[in-house]
Amino acid sequence: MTTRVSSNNLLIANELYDFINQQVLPCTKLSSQQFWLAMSSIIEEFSAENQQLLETRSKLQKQINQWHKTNQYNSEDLTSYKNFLQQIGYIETPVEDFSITTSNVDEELATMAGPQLVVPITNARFALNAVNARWGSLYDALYGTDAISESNGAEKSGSYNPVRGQQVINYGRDFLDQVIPLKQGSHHQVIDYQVNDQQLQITLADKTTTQLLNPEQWLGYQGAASNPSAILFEHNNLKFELKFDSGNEISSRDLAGISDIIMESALTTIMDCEDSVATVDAQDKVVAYSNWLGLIKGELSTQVTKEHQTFMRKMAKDKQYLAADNTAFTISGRSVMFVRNVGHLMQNDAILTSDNQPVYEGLLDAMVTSLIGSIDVNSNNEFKNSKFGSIYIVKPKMHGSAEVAFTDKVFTRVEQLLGLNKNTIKLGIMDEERRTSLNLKNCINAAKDRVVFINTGFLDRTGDEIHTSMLAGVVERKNDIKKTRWISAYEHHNVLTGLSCGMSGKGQIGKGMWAIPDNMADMLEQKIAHVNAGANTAWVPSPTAATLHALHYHQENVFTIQQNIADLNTQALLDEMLQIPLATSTNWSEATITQELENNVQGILGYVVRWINQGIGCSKVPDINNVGLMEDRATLRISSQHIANWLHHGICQPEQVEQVIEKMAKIVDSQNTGDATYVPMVSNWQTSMAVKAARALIFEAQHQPNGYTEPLLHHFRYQLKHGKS
Ligand SMILES: CC(=O)SCCNC(=O)CCNC(=O)[C@H](O)C(C)(C)COP(=O)(O)OP(=O)(O)OC[C@H]1O[C@@H](n2cnc3c(N)ncnc32)[C@H](O)[C@@H]1OP(=O)(O)O
Ligand SMILES: O=CC(=O)O
Ligand SMILES: [Mg+2]
Repeated sequence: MTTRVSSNNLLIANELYDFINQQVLPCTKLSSQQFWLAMSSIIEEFSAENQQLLETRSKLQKQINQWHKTNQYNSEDLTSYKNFLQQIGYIETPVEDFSITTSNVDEELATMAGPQLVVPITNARFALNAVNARWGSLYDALYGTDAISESNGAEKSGSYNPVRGQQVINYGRDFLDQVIPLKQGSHHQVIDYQVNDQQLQITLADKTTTQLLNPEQWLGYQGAASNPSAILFEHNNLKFELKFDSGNEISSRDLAGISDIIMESALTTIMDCEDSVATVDAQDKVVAYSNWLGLIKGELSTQVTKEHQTFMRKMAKDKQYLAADNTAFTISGRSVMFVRNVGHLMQNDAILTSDNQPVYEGLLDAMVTSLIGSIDVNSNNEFKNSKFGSIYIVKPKMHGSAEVAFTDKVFTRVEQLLGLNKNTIKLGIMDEERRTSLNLKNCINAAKDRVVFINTGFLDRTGDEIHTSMLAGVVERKNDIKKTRWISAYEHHNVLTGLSCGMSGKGQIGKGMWAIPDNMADMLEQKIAHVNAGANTAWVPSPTAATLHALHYHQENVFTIQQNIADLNTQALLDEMLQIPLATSTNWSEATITQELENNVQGILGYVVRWINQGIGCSKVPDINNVGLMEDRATLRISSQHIANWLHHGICQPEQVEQVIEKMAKIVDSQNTGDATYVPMVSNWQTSMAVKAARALIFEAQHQPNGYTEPLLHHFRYQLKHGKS
């Protein structure tokens, strides 16, 4: 039973009330009385409109379903379909051309291009790693992943393998030749780097001395000039550091004594309160908010035990160097943080209204994450997040411009109530719902004074694509949907729209997640496409992936690419985006159908069982080919909607799906035997809340609002925790 405090017509769970009063408010200028009155005002002023927006979503979905029942969708002639979507307001009339006017944006978002890391905020160990992932070891990232092949004696053996090590060193030297070429010779031949007479002097094996071809790329050093412990360079506005740790096994084998190349990696990080976490009640919300508080104050720390060593992980300090003329300078040691709030859909009983209704969680997040963010705005501590006094909030899962306008209004009011200047809160818009993609220009316009990124969340977007057009016909197999026409049009349209709204140099045009966390070789090969497409950031699942993806921003200069994208005409892409990913042939063999179901069900069970039983919101789950995939609520949305589509159109039958669930539950249980806290499904079949949740997520998927997974996930996890929903 949650105990509650009554304040300003709200019933606030004690955990939340105490956390805000005792830990947050003392760091601000607000009193408890002021804050809870403000919270009450936000809930009072915006709940009805929030509700109304959700009703519009479901009304539009009903109209679309009805249209598909009475009309044949024709991909060759979209006229009547498009007219219908315009008539019901699903496609909006585009606003006049405009440019965004967002100001006070940190350079990491506006004028720099590099990886964006996403991390579940509830996991302090990961969150600390993420904020510190501004800098990452290239050598570790290459040595420890499949970025370098294990063939020809280069295996990752237990101890250091010098054959593999040499390949890492060679890779590093190739990188140096590419980004900081020498006037003469190659970095492969260098035996010494040192500072001499205010210059970086580089000596080759034949004892000739040389310099960088572009000496201004050398920024500074640490240690003694004649024997630096680190040297700092810059290329494409990204920095990296050569490290010289003497006595280290790597440096002792290296011609120039280099022990590592430390790359500027995750320029920005999204601390995620949304799809990668399981926060169903006040207790969970307080974990999320207190980590955000710790990160904003620079005080978060956690004990980590790794390889038989225990240490405290803390936030990295800024990095100090000496410039050529021996003046000291400092550069940031940490990623600039966004916090991703939840969308408009969910309610949470961390606070109840006077008539016992759980409040909209998005309103709660807006107030609390901004309140905590305001500590950064008003402070000048060494861990300051935004040098420009901005609070960066990502708002996911908005449908169309009215919902963005609503967010903008809420943020404006939050600013007033917290005593912040207008537009202090910057908005990252996830372009991840079909109604937002089709009306992206209007969406950006609705927040043009505060928008700071548009990001293609292609995973949610795929789920929405399937759900919205559920009745149009049978969709392609899950992996084949990635090859269909709408998705490339959507990705391209996002970049062009962002550029045409003047986002270049003012904010981020972002691309989606690399969802195969262990496949770094593939990522290195494929994710350059994001840079080539004109996106100045793209999501990565881990710090290691951030370091490797940073290489792409050295390979190409995104801002030059953006300038060279001349044709900003988005009109033709709108029709392409309306190409529903329907299967061209449904003549699949039984084996193919079974394989598709097994793959989807394995992903669903592998993710849901940890979510429901252990409260883990993001997991690496093997697919049926044993490739570990990042699963979160968005990937779950795709898998569940996909099965729902095939069930609805009779490609598979409920009994068949039930059999697949039983079969895959055994496999998922066996995959988790190494986890002592894992609760198996098969041996608890009748009672397992995870099994109930997974079955509901499949068989009730078609009727979930916009195909979202969080209502059912929350329902079953809450039941498990509290014995009721
Ligand atoms: C559609 C969307 O919304 S995408 C956005 C949501 N997705 C995310 O946020 C992805 C976050 N990523 C993760 O949670 C994890 O990387 C997973 C679950 C995908 C894979 O995890 P695993 O490979 O099993 O990681 P594992 O537990 O082995 O951890 C490996 C190390 O990497 C670190 N790490 C992994 N992911 C992250 C991350 N996102 N941020 C910071 N550190 C991370 C861990 O801290 C750990 O290092 P440590 O031992 O020094 O603490
Ligand atoms: O939030 C990201 C997505 O792909 O969905
Ligand atoms: Mg998403």
